[in-house]
Amino acid sequence: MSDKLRVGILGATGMVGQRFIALLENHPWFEVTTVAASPRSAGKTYEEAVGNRWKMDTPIPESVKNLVVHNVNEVEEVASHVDFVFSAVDMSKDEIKAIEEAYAKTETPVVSNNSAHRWTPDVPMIIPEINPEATDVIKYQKERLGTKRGFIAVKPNCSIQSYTPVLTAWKEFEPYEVVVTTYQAISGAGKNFKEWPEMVGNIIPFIGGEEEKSEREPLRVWGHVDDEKKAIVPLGEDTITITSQCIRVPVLYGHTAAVFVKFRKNPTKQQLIDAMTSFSGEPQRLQLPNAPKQFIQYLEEDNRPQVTLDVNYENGFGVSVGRLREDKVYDWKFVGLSHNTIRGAAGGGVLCAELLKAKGFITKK
Ligand SMILES: N[C@@H](CC=O)C(=O)O
Repeated sequence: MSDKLRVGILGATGMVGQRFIALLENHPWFEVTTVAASPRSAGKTYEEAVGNRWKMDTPIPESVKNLVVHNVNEVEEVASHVDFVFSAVDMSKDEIKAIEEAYAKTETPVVSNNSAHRWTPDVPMIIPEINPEATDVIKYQKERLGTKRGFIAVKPNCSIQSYTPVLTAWKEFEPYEVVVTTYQAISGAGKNFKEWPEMVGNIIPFIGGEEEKSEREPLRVWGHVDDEKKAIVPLGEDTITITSQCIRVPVLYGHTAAVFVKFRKNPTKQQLIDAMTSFSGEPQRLQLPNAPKQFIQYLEEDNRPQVTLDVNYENGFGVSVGRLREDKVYDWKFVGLSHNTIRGAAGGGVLCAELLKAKGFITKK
């Protein structure tokens, strides 16, 4: 019998579910043993259920294609086969909240890509390099849920990953006002060009709920665990304010962000570059399987980062930055790029689970 932890994928047939399955092929610690999706997919093999909607560059892993899909609503049954689950279910926010809690209450840790629990006060929202200590709130969540090993952890929205790590690396220079415009790939909406032909040669200046997430979620990532409140308290807007516009662009993978920043201190360009390129955290220290060796790269060429050249930097787990220059209204401006379905979605979830395993929160049942 394998020593690997048995993993279930909830919402296994969707784009993020597929990405989880592709990323976990040959994972040294985790093995996908159970796939679950909506009742209409239940009872089919995974290959039949996905049909011609498989969107990854690599084929469906042999170890997964013949797994019989479970009904995701049969919580006890699915949970009985796994040590923990990744959640990418596609339901209403209230349904997601309820089903993720139901899994946690079966003593099954849930690592979620969904936004439903991102503001639940005792649920950690983790970017492993930035706030690994957010796991300290899990004990309070378990107290509330009445569990011993079951809990929910989430990762933040894909849109914030191209600039939040950079602003974190610059913390010592005290950034306090940020204007960001994101240029978001269509895969962020779970679609490709065949499914969304209107996006060919087009731009849509609206992504529902995205600007609020882009402005608020970094503050929760930068928050702290308050032991009296048994909750994560977000950083206040008096420390840093972010305003954003989020735009859908005709790109398949890769969210780009154009960012303007004001600082309380007065960094030089070289100090900003050094702070970015030397920035690392627990994933690097613990040598987690998917930790990028260098989290943030700085590209000197004026025409970088480019989606086609740079989106797969560090296997899609790294952030590429370029065009750092002084600004006449703000202090500095730059362009950041990250892979929205790897670092920004399933990959961010896998790295989070690796951190949780390394810290002893996810174990064999
Ligand atoms: N909501 C985002 C996806 C991020 O998780 C998008 O639409 O691009």
